[in-house]
Amino acid sequence: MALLDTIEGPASLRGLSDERLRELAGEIREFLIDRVTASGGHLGPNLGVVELTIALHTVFDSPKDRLLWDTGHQSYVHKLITGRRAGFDRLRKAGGLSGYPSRAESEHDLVENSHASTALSYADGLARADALTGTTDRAVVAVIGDGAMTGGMAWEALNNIGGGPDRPLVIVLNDNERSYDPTLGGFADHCARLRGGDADLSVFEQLGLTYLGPVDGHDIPALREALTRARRTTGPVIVHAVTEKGRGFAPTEENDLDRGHAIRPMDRRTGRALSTSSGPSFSAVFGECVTRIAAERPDVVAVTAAMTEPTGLLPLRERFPERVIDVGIAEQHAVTMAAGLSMGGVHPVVAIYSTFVNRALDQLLMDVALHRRAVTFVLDRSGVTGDDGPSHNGMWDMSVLQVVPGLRICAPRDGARLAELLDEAVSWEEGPTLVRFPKGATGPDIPTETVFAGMDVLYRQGALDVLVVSIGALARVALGVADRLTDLGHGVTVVDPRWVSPVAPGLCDMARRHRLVVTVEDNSRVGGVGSTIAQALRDADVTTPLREFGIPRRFLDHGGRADVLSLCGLTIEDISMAAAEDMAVLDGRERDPEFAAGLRGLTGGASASTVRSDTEGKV
Ligand SMILES: Cc1ncc(C[n+]2csc(CCOP(=O)(O)OP(=O)(O)O)c2C)c(N)n1
Ligand SMILES: CC(=O)[C@@H](O)[C@H](O)COP(=O)(O)O
Ligand SMILES: [Mg+2]
Repeated sequence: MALLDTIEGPASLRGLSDERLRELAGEIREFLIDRVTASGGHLGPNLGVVELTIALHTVFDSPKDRLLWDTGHQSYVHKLITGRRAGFDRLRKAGGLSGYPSRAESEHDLVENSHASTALSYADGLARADALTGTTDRAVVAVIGDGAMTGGMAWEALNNIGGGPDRPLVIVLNDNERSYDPTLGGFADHCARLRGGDADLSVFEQLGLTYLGPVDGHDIPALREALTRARRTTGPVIVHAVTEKGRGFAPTEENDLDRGHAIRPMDRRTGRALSTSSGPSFSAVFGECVTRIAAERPDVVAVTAAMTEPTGLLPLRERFPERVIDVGIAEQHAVTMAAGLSMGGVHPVVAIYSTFVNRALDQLLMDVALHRRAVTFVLDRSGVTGDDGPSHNGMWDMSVLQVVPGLRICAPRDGARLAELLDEAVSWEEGPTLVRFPKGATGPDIPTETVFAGMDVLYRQGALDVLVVSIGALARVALGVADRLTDLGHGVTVVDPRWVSPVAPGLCDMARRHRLVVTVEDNSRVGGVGSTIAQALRDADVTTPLREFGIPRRFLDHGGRADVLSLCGLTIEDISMAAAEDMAVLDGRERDPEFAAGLRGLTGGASASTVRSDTEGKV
């Protein structure tokens, strides 16, 4: 029987010799390589923390001792040790194991948000709470990567942890020298000096923490010794563990781009991705376009928060290395620094995942918009991303950012529109602009039938009954809805306004001429483009009823993108069903069950009213 099969919880590790623990590490590595190459996921980060996680679970007593994983993408080994081996068959699939710590899964998981650099603040709060309640019999341990340590929050926490009265708190710095790319900046340089043994004093000691290390993060006895010393220290202590991202699997060890940070399913023998090639991604099209623009305009530079490759900026960096600025995991700094660049005569293109721009709302509002700086924001992974769960869906950007005065927002529906709109965005010098698009392939371009008041009309059939306002990437769904409604005998117009905020002036006029307006967006319904259009119609005294379709105000569990969209009711069937019901009411027919059943037959949909409610909680 494999040793791993006998591990049912951290208690199963007790009494195992160092030799047996090493054997277990080998089995865990083999297990991870086997499962994660098949499912996709964060292979490299987890291969790097196998010994570290085993050592932590032998020295500390989780869940009594509080173990926190910063970002959480490196928690697979922790999951294996805490009895979740079987779940790896459905890693990141709907209803299966989450790719991050999850309180619903285990009492060993305390936090699950997966936005970086938060663990030290949680840990400081837990340690303070223990001090305030007189709890002295448990430890608080936070594991944080060298990349996550580049985030401002981590330093705000350190300032508090080191400066106050001695409260026991163990920080493990998992230093693998990489975020995706090699970690850059003064802190990375300091870590290099510490690793080389030529730093007289660690910056941590100067902040009031005890520094232990550097320790070989793959040597279980050495790790156990350092962690045991840390546990016995009365005040805050940092253990500097040096690890190798992607260790033990040739394709991740040899991947100089990111050491297999977040892999797609791959053939484990060859290391080649099991291709599901469906054409270029939005990120790739953006990368190509921004490189072209930069070649034409020497004032254009790109800014990334430690995500050069995933945001599509590699081609630009290859061509103009000095014109891609990687600031580390520091979205707030990225945004205000971009304002400074713009004040200095440069046009910055700040490429961030939608979910991470939440961090920098204040900077965008006050430092960029109030100063009317011409900064272009490019939000990748907008809308439903799916696999990474609740924290990674880019479903709030338009709700949060439509409030910013002077910010112009566009949502390209395909690759051709992305190219056009990025050009327009970068040419606008009066203030900030924002281009948002989803994860994945652009798909074939969706042609424009005609242009009306600067908006793309994508479909026009019959009488002026239903106006479908299609926002960004859901254009294909909007066109499917148009087909269904046409089949039901309604006249339909589908319009893509391209620039969604502020509301296009011609839209109110168009809405006035129709009997029903339907808006379709992959953003939260609350405060989304639909609700802004509703407000604009009211302000313009347009009485045409409007129905908004968007993501309900819930945290969405992980799962495939199509499944999650379907749970949100963002399908052709559900939208056409609801619109047809509304048209029936407008036609004077009552909402009787027989009529609704007949409609369901025609549209193929579930009852839309069951999937659109906006209640708190998870789908
Ligand atoms: C606020 C925020 N920005 C960006 C990311 C995307 N991201 C996830 S992991 C990662 C690199 C993390 O590096 P590190 O903490 O050193 O962990 P490693 O993967 O090297 O173990 C980045 C940039 C994030 N999760 N949160
Ligand atoms: C942990 C984290 O935030 C990233 O690694 C993220 O999981 C990457 O997502 P994509 O795979 O969509 O680039
Ligand atoms: Mg790292």
